[in-house]
Amino acid sequence: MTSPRSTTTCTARRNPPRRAREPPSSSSSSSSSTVAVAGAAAAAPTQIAPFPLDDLLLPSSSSSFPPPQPYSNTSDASLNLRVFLRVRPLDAAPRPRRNPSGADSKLLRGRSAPRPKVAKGKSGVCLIVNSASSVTLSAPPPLSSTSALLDSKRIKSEVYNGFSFVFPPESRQPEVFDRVMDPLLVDFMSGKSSLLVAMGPTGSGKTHTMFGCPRDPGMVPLALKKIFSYAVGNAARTTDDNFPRTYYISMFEIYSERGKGERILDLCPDGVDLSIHQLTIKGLREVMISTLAEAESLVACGMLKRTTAATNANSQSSRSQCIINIRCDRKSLLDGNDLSLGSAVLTIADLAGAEREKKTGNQGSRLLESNFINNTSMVFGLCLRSLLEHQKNPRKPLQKHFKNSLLTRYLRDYLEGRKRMTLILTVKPGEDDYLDTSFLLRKASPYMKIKYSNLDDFSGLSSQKRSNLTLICPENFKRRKLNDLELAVENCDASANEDSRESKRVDDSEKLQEIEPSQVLNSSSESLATLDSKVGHYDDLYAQLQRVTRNEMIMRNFAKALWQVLKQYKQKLLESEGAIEILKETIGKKDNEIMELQKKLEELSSYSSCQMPLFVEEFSCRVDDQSTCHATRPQTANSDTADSVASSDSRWQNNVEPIEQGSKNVLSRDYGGKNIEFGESGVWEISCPVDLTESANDPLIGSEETCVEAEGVASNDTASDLHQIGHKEEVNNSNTDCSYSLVLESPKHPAKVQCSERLLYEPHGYQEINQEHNDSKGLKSAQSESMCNGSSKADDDEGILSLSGNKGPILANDSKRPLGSDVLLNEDPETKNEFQVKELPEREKHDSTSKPCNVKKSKRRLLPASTMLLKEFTGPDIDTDKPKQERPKASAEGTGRSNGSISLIRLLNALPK
Ligand SMILES: Nc1ncnc2c1ncn2[C@@H]1O[C@H](COP(=O)(O)OP(=O)(O)OP(=O)(O)O)[C@@H](O)[C@H]1O
Repeated sequence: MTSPRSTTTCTARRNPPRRAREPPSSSSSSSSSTVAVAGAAAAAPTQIAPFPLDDLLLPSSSSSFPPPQPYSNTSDASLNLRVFLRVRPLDAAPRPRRNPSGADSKLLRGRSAPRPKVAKGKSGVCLIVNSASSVTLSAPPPLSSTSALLDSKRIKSEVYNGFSFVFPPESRQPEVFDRVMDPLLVDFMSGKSSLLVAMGPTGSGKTHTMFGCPRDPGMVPLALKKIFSYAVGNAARTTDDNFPRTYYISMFEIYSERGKGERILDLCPDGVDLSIHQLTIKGLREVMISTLAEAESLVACGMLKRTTAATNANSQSSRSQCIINIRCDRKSLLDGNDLSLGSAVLTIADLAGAEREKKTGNQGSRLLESNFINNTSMVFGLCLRSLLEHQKNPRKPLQKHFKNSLLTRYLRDYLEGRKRMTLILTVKPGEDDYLDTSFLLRKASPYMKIKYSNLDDFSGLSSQKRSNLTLICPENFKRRKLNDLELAVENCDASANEDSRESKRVDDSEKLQEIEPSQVLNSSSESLATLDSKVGHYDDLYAQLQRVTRNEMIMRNFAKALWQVLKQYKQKLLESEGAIEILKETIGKKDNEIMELQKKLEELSSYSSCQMPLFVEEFSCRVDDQSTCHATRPQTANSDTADSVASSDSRWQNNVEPIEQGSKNVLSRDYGGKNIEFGESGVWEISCPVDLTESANDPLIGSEETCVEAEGVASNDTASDLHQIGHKEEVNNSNTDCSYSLVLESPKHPAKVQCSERLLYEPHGYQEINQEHNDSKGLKSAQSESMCNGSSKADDDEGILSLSGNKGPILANDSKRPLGSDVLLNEDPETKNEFQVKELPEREKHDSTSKPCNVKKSKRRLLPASTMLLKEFTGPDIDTDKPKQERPKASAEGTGRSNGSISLIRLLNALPK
């Protein structure tokens, strides 16, 4: 039985349709069966030609293995890819009534879908079988005259020739088996691997052809039946060779669940989801089968597990690409050793049919499955097309379309022409199926031109063997043993010992003598297969090496960049460390300076610890009968100096008169017609020229007394350490307050001590104050030189301000400077109302007999002028040094002014004008 000669021609004819080309002449002589092609096919293309099915049907060949008639025995057909075409009966696939969309349709896995009722379709067909290798596809007639006019230029009929065989609708499964599967089985049993793929639109009968049903088994069950019947027959006939065979079956499907990429599911019982890694499927179970019942049961389980669902086009549509592998492992019993002679794998792929959304009515998840199915079919076709174009024009590279789907990755060897494959196309002949059928025939018919001229059957075997190695579980893999001949070849290549080589040659020759020529041939083919496997392995290693090299380059570049960054950071770190060192040195120097200063301070502190306290104990001030305010110095002032200064200060000249009371200099000042005489003590009285007589109206609304001792002034500072650097008497622009203060400073310390009193007046009161100031305009300065002792000089240099209480001179500096040294009251050139007290420069030793240590240290606060005045008026009973909280609260009318000020004002008001 030979297949018809392939004439891979596909012609498209325009209206009016011409007569389809006669099938090739070889078809008439190709088979023992007579294919009576309807000669009127062209004349009546819409009718299916009567097909003498009985002639095509072979005698029941499944019961006994037919004589080997592999495709390789044929001359021309063996060179080309065999493409069969099977036409499904028109009414074989009734369609469901309702639309099983993704929402309401149920994914059927492990269940049989409800069989829809038979729907009576149109009687028209679009495909007729011309011959055993030719069909004519005719477009259905237009539905309306308009569309008929539009479609007048359309292709009306197409003739497709060159199929290996065309199975008409009436063809039965055994016939298909005999023509398609049987030759593959022959090759398989002789140790060659092959692939059978069913392609076609949905519902065209792919699954029916491959698996069939219990009443009408398909290719797989028939193949298994034949395999085991052959094995049983051989066993009954006392095995004709020494290569008992062991069969294994593995099944899996590639599916896509809700469009989440492709997945692989092992269809064997207890099979789980698998993963593909570097073109190999990991963990795929391979079940050894020893009987037909086991094999059928296993396949049935797999089919129940397969993903199916109902669509408009098929009530039990396959939603996955199903692949079943039947592996035959041959073993040699030579010398009693259980030696494997290699394996052949028969792979059967039932692809999910291409779908059109309009026809299937799929929605939701069904639609996503359709996309996956169509995509896989497209990639599969692209691979074959690329192979064809590459064969036509070798300069065209073979595209790597196989990478785009798991199915094509798995079948790469077949799709790149290294292994032989067989296609069986299934189509539906109905008019409604015209588009699907036309699409399939147009796409797939060119595949017939794919040639296997360079096909090496043994390499194919070895490649399949390599693939099998990846399929088999590790435990199965361990069972495999190296062939003796392979070991011998390897040892021959590797051994340098001639003696051992000779001995091995003797052994090999002995073995070869024992082995029959067919066995030797098979063994040699196994060796070549092993070598081919190694070459493939080296290819993989080379690819891995390239990847590793590229990764190494990337890591090197990354390391270089990282090194540069680290170097920069190191440099910055060094710079920072240098800066830190410099700062440390600077800090050390500063610390030393601080230490030296502290030492000096300690020395000074220890030196001045026994000196007199700094400030005046009390401010002596009294008002005499003439209501004159006097300020006195305990020592006799230099009248010359006083005169000279007073002459430059018209105000003091006019209003302040030094009063000679014995040895005392008394300074009086007129406050609004009242003379206030400052007492005996050495006092620098600086008062605000406020018209206190007008205070009956009580313009004074408040006062603030402040006496701040700055931190830098130590309690043991002596007067010689302090300078009065200013006395301020000022009226600010708001004309509502008047303040005056004494400002002292020590040359040793930058801090200042300031005592001040601030009086706040109402605007009414200010008017008079302002007037008073206007009257006193021109007052420049006053010098109390007249109140100082004669040793002082009226110099503008710095001096020491000494203040004394009413108990006499209590303040002495270095005991050489006279108390109450010369000071100069100068008007600040910028602020006319501001007076400065400057000490005369001469620092004469004070030879006073005063004993500073006798002075109490408790009263160091410089008393405000008002308090001092009040003290003078009221006597020592008023203790202004009491803490504020101990003092009686100010009266309601005081509104916050100090007790001293209020009392003073009251007192002054009580004075007779
Ligand atoms: N040659 C045939 N003879 C009788 N019945 C057939 C034939 N081909 C197909 N059928 C019937 O048509 C229906 C659909 O067939 P099948 O399921 O095999 O199509 P399919 O191509 O596998 O579809 P899908 O790709 O959707 O899985 C089935 O009920 C099947 O029994």
